[in-house]
Amino acid sequence: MKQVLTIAGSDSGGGAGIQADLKTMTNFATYGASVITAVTAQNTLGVQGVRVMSRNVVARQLDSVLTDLSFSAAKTGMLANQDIIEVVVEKTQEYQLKNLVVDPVMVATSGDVLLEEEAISSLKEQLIPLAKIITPNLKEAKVLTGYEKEATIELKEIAQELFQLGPEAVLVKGGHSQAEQAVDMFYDGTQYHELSAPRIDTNDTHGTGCTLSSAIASNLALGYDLLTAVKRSKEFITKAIKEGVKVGTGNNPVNHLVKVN
Ligand SMILES: Nc1ncnc2c1ncn2[C@@H]1O[C@H](COP(=O)(O)OP(=O)(O)O)[C@@H](O)[C@H]1O
Ligand SMILES: Cc1ncc(COP(=O)(O)OP(=O)(O)O)c(N)n1
Repeated sequence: MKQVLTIAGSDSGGGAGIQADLKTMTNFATYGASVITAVTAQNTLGVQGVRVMSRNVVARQLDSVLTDLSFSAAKTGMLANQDIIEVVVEKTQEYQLKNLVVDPVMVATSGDVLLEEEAISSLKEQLIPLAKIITPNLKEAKVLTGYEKEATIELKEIAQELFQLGPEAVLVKGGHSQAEQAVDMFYDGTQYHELSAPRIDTNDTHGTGCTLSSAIASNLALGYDLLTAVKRSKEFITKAIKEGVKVGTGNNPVNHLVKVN
């Protein structure tokens, strides 16, 4: 079985973070392992508390899994601070982690901060250049590029600017725009590809970004090329949002168990 690693924060509510990642990896019939960067007390209403792991604890988890298991792909989610980004960079290089999907998680949809502002330069300058693909949402893309314009017709320009940071490819997610279609833009330095799906009228989108990036990592591990992995993951997340699960009283999570062909 292909092995996939998630390096991310725990969401006690089970909709985002490590829990969303492992469920998604399992659904794609890959073996998911995890390195926990932070424990969040979280539910469908928001984040009630956060305890960030020390650099040393993250390093030990990385050493444990990377000296024993064999990963075909990995993803990063909530990295919390500069110390953790630095240790992830160090270990990615030391163990030559391949097919690294970087989801540059900064702020939860609930408004809770998941990455210290001082860490953004390390994310841009050290981690993103190691990525096979980065998957920022529009807000994260704007922070990473300083891009001010709101219109999603600028998605190609934003993708091009993000590509200059050094990943092999970029997927800018348009989930938070007001447009009728949920449009994401893929760019790998050669080709643009617009991925579009009808916007589903729901607030139950907790964990969409985590789930999408884990699906991409799983599909890369399964041997799909990058664009095919992204297309399969877009199909998956669209269905997962459509069939979202009502488990709490706030913004509920997507359904990680839906199947795509
Ligand atoms: N209401 C929606 N209807 C359909 N697709 C959506 C909706 N909201 C988000 N998406 C899709 O879910 C994926 C994750 O996007 P987004 O929610 O922007 O990420 P994040 O969770 O990182 O903020 C993207 O493919 C986006 O287009
Ligand atoms: C522990 C943890 N990691 C990441 C997120 C953010 O999840 P994401 O899928 O980007 O989207 P929202 O759930 O915020 O819409 C999180 N909430 N918790």
